[in-house]
Amino acid sequence: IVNTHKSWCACSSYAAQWQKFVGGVFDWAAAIRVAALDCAEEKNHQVCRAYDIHFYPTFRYFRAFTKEFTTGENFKAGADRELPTVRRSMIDFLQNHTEGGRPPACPSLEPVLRPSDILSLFENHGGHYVAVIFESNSSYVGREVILDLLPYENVVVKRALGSDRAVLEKLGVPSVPACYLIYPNRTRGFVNIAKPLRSFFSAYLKSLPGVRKKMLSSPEKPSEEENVETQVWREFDRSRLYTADLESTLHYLLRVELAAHRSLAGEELKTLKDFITLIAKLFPGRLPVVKLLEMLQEWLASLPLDKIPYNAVLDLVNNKMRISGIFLTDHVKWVGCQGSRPELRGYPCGLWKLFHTLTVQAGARPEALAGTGFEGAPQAVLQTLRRYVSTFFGCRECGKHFEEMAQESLDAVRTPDQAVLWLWRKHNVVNSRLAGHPSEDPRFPKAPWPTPDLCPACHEEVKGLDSWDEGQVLSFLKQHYSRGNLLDTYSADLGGPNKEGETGHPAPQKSRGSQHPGSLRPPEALGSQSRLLENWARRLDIRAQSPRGAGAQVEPAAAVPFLGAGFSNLDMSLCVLLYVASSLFLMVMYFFFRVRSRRWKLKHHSPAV
Ligand SMILES: Cc1cc2nc3c(=O)[nH]c(=O)nc-3n(C[C@H](O)[C@H](O)[C@H](O)COP(=O)(O)OP(=O)(O)OC[C@H]3O[C@@H](n4cnc5c(N)ncnc54)[C@H](O)[C@@H]3O)c2cc1C
Repeated sequence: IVNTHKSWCACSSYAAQWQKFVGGVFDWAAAIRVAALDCAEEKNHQVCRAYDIHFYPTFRYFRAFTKEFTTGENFKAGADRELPTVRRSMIDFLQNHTEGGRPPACPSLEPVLRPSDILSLFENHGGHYVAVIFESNSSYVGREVILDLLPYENVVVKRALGSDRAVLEKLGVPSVPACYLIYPNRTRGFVNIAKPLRSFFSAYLKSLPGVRKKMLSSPEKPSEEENVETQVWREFDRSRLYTADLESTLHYLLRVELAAHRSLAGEELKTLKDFITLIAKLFPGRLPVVKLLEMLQEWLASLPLDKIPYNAVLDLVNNKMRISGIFLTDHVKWVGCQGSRPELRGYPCGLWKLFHTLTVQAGARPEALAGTGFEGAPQAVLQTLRRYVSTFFGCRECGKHFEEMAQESLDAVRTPDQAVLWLWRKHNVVNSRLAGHPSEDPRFPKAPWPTPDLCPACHEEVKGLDSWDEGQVLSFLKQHYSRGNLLDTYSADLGGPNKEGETGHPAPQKSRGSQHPGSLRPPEALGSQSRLLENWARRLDIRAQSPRGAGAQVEPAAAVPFLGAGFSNLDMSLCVLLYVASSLFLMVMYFFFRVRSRRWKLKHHSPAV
C-alpha cells in the first residue's frame, strides 16, 4: 500500500505522475497491490493518524498475510522520490519476502543462474511460450516484465543473468537486456526488439498469438461518480477576507494537520506552543474562536509536562469540558479559498491568508504580544511561522522551499513592516514558481499579487518595466489583512443569535467530542488524556470565581445566577448536600433529645416514688 497526497500544492503534480505510475503496475496486483490515500481529506484522518502519516508523499509497505496491526515499513520515503525508484523498491520488497510469506501468485523473481538450468528451459513441454530475459545483475527489466505478464496466460517469463558470454554467443544474443523466446512448438530464437526497454518487451510478449489476459477478478476501481462531491459555489469578493476561510484553516490545522501527531514533545511541542500563542494573541476573528485559542494557549503554557498526547489538545479544541462561550467550526467551508475542483486551493490558501493576517496584526497591535516573549522582536512571527511550516505543514516540499527562502533573507527583517513585506515577497516568489503548475487553479491563475485591479496604486512602471510601489503595497496589505476587512458571510453559525455579518457571540455549550456527528474522534477515544484537561478545568473553575481570575475570559460551565452571584453547578450541589446533611443532623438531634426527655420523665414520675 502506498499513502500519498493528491490534493493541493506540489503534491498534486506528483498525483498526476502517481496516476500514471499506478496504471503501470496495475497488472502486478496479484503479487502486490497499490493503494493511494489522500491524508489531506478529513474523512481519511483517522486512518492516516493510526498509521502515523505526517508528510506527503509517504510510502508504506505491508507484507502479505500480516494479521497483527502494523503501520507498515517505510521504504525510503520522501517528497522527491522518483517513481521508477518506487517501482524498484516494490520489487525489492517482494523479493525480500520470506519464502513462506510470499504471496502465492507472485512468481519467483530470482534469476536462473546456471547455464544448464538455462538450457533446460528450452525443454518446453508446457505448450506455451517461455520468454527468457537476459540482463545484467543490476537491471530490473526482467523482474518488471515477469510481473507485467503475471495476469497473462500461455506465457511464462524467466530472467537469466547475461554474465556468461559463452551462453549468450551460443544463443546468438548480441547484448543485454535481451529477450530469448521459446515458442509452444519448441522453435526458439532471439527476439529483435526496437528498444531494450521494459515496455517494449512486455508489449511484444502480450501481443503474441494465443497470449491473453486471464479472466481474473481484478482489484475494483472505485467509481469516480461515487467520489464526486456536489459543490455549491459561494460568490465572494476578492478584495475581502473571509472569516470562514480563516476558521476553516484553524479547524483543519488543529483537528487534521496537527492531529496527525499522536503526541508532541521537545522542539515540536515548543513550536506548537509558540504558534498557538501567536494565533491566540493575534487572531482577529470572532470572540468564541479567540476564546478557544486563548484557552488553548493558557492550558499549554500551564502544562508542567514536556510531552503531551495530542488527544488532550483535541479534547480542548472539541470543548469536551463544555466550557461556555468557546467555539470553532468542525468542518471546512472555503469561500475566498474555494477551488474550481475540490482538490484545488483550500487549506494551503487559507494558511497563507492566516500567515499574512498574523504578520499584519503583529504590526498593528504590538501590545497584544506583551508578556509573550515575542514583544519587540520583529522576526518573531516569521520565525514561528517558519518553524510551523518545517515541523508540521504536511507538504514537505513546500516546507523545504520555504526554509530555503527563510535561510536566504529572513535575518534581514528588522521591523514589523519589513516582516509583512518579506512574507508578501516570498509568497509572490512561490506564485511565480507555480504559474502553469498542475496545482494552479485555472479560475485563480498564479500571478504577482495584488493584481492591478485590486491595488492600482501598487503598480508602476519604471523605465518601461513593471515594478512595485512597496509603500503602497504595504498600505494595501495592512488594509487587506486587517480586522476591518474581515467578512463573516458564510461563517459557521455559532448557534446563538449571531447572524452573518455580526462578530463575536458566545456559543451555547455542546459536547462535540462525544456527540457531534462531524466529530473526528470516536467517544471512546476520549480516554485518560482527558484527566490532564479535567485537572486544568478544575483549576479554571476555581479561578473563574476570583475577581481577577480566568473568569474574565472563560465562564465556568452552566453558571447559575443566584442572589446576584454566579454559582457554578458544583457550588449549587455542595449547598444542597450541606442542606440535606444539616437537616439530617437536626432531625437526629431532635429524636435523641426527645427520647432522652421521655426517659427522664418516666424516671421522675415513677409511681414507686
Ligand atoms: C508556506 C507555504 C509554502 C508553500 N510552498 C509551496 C511550494 O513550494 N510548492 C507548491 O507547489 N505549493 C506550495 N504551497 C501551496 C501554494 O502556495 C498555494 O497555496 C496553493 O497552490 C493554492 O494556491 P491559491 O491559488 O489558492 O493561492 P495562494 O498562493 O494559496 O494564495 C492565497 C491567497 O493569498 C492572497 N495572496 C496571493 N499572493 C499573495 C502575496 N504575495 N501576498 C499576500 N497575499 C497574497 C490571495 O488572496 C490568494 O488568493 C505553499 C503554501 C504555503 C502556505
